[in-house]
Amino acid sequence: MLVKMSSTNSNAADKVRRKVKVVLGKSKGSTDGVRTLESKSSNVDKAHKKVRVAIKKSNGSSDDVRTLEPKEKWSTKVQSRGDGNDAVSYVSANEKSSKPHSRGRRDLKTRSRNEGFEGRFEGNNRKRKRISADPGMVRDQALEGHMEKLDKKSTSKVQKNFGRSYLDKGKKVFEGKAREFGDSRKNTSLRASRNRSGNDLLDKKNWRGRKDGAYKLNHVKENGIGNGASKTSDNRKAPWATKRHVNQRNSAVGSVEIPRRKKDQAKKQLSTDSEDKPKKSKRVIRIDPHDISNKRLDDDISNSGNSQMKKDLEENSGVEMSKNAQFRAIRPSSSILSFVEDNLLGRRRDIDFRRAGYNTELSAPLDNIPFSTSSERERVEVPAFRNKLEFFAAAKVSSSFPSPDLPEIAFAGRSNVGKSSLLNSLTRQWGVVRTSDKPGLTQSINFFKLGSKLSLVDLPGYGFAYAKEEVKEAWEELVKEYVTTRVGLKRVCLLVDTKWGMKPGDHELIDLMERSETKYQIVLTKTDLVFPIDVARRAMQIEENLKAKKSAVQPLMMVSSKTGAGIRSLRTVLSNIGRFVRL
Ligand SMILES: Nc1nc2c(ncn2[C@@H]2O[C@H](COP(=O)(O)OP(=O)(O)OP(=O)(O)O)[C@@H](O)[C@H]2O)c(=O)[nH]1
Ligand SMILES: [Mg+2]
Repeated sequence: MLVKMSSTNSNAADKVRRKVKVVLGKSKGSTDGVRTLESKSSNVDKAHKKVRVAIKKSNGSSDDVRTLEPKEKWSTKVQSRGDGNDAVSYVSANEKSSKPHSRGRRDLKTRSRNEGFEGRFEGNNRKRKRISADPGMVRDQALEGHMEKLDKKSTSKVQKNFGRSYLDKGKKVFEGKAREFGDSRKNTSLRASRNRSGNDLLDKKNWRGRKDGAYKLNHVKENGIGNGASKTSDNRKAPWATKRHVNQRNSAVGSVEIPRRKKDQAKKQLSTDSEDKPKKSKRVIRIDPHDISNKRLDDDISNSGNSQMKKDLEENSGVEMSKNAQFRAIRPSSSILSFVEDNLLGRRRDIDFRRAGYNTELSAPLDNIPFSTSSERERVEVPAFRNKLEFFAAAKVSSSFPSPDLPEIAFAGRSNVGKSSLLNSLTRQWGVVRTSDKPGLTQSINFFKLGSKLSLVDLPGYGFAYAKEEVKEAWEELVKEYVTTRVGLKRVCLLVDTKWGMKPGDHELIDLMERSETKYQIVLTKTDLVFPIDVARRAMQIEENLKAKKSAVQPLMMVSSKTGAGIRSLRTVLSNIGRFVRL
């Protein structure tokens, strides 16, 4: 705080006859600085401005009066005496500057303690320093020469306290000062402070502040953070104003809503940027013209125009269709489609079964409703299959075959196709025939009696199996011998996995049976694992292949031992064999 005082009474003051700039202040940290200063200036007024100006000489004599040389730098010290007369003393800067460590912060602190008001300068400067400080720049400058120590402390403090609230607080202090004293006084105070001995530090700080401001201004301009800094005319304000501006911008990014115009601009910018970048190639979904797997059953998939178009496409393209494409190009007949739908063949949801009135908690719920485990056999609609299923013979060689007393129905097919499972599900006697998910479990021809009128034969599978090659060959030879030579064999159910269709082993067996005139009927198994449309396609495909086969019995059957779909139909077909066979 600055007070202009005129000394009138004392001789020294008369001689000097000049306006004295007195710096009044208080130790840092005081909040009532203004009030205190006012009271002090009123004390001065009450004493009719009887101010004794004592110019201290280096020998400490207070009586000597020195003419104030304009060249000399002076600062003023006011001492409150308690009797209403404050003493204002002028202190030569030369004297102070002669003190050791006069430029150090510690020294300033000491002086602020010892000399009271002068501490205010130090405190104010520090505050201004804080306000204008940029952590990064302070850190850089901290490396410079003799300011290193000071800057290290300052940097750490600034870094700790750096933040918007801190800057706001600094701004308040700064503005408060400006309001209180006005710009002229402020400049005077700055001049006075510069004149003080040992206050090169302040100059340094101010210079540095200006330098920071200029640097920051350039930095902001270069980085395009904002134009606010460029409006600042006072360089000393620049760092503070810029910092505040930057701080506001930064905080705006995180919390404050960005104005719509700016948002739009940002969007435009983004869009132009994205134009420059190479565009991502769009994911192209190639649609197989022959693939109608996604079509529902009730779609007009047997549309002749559509199939004609596909045929033309195939002919024109001259490319042979893959087996998969050929399969997907199959148009099932309406009778097959309706059979599939009526028997709920194919992959279905439980909800579909429940809607149709089946109890999904039961095993093979589609076989018959409502079957309980205890009275399953009594409820089988075909009397032949109500009989108990009994194992009575196993053969690994043809010589071990039992005598053909009963008409036989054999179940042949590749390994793991579900032969043994089908036997169980047909008789609803789970566990009589052993099953496994490991291909090759059944390694011999197993004979089962179903009552006194029918015999069911479980054949070993062919194709892939967990067995030695020679063993597998032996099975295949045995099966071939059985189907071609067995007397009493009335029907071979050739099981084909719906998903995979017929394989070379199947065709080989068919050829054998054709030659031996053994009646065989194709049974598609595991229909629950494929979509209904694919069940129909597979049935259609196999029927087409077997059209020319004489020993093949129509119709082709479709079953699922798991859901029980198609089992009742197969039972009915097979029971007819026993009925019409004369033993
Ligand atoms: N999802 C489903 N799985 C089935 C069906 N039928 C059989 N399986 C399973 O297929 C696997 C093979 O069944 P098996 O009855 O042992 O097949 P297999 O033809 O007798 O096999 P081999 O005796 O090795 O020739 C087992 O894990 C059965 O649970 C069916 O209709 N649907
Ligand atoms: Mg088996």
